[in-house]
Amino acid sequence: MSGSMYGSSVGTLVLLRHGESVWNAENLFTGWVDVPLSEKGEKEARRGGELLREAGLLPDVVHTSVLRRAIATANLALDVADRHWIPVRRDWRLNERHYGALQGKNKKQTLAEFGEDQFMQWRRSYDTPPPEIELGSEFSQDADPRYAGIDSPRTECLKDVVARMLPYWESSVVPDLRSGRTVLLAAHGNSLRALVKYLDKVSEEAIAGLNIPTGIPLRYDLSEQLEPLNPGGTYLDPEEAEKAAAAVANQGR
Ligand SMILES: O=C(O)[C@@H](CO)OP(=O)(O)O
Repeated sequence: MSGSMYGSSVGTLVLLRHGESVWNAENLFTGWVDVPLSEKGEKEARRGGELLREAGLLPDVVHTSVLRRAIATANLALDVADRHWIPVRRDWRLNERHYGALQGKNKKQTLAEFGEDQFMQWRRSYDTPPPEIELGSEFSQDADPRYAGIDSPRTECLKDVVARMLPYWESSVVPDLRSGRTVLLAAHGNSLRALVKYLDKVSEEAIAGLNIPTGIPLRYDLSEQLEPLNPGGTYLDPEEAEKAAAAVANQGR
């Protein structure tokens, strides 16, 4: 596994959840709806770039979803880290979980309407997807040209996200890591939970309690077998990450 200009060691993986979006701020289920960052989210993204720069963790390549909140976060962070020029790849397989018929709905109202058990099952159970979104409805992506040619889901549970994300991980991210690159992966709360579940071999029950904060880079050092040498990864701002993850867990309340 060597021969590249980057040498033979396995590279470093840096996960970055997009900064706060305008729908995070309004407490709405978002999924595949392509909403922009809020001002706070832009600030978080730039802070993410500062953390990368301060840690000397300079990405050689960036992978993002095809949603603007992840794309903008990567751009803002990389600009601050002076790495705006690195190669980029984008793929729908890194998208947020499709939230089905819940897309566009208020989390607090959904909790009040359906109760704690149903709400948490939709949000955090491993294999129960929300009801499917109606084709042609306001927050459906069925006519979106970026998904032409793919069998686009109408809802997803976390298990579905693991299944659609892993082929991209294997075919596109792993080769970058194998050639020794520092890889920035800018994505979403639930697509990153899917990847962390896979990397850290988190159980289906335990993954329900794992929340990823916005805008704080999470570094993974990987072995030759691509197993984490630092299980759970290392947040570049651990104190802030803990507070922010608790806030995500409490959404809807
Ligand atoms: O609305 C969403 O798409 C996600 C991420 O913001 O929400 P949750 O954390 O409730 O899964």
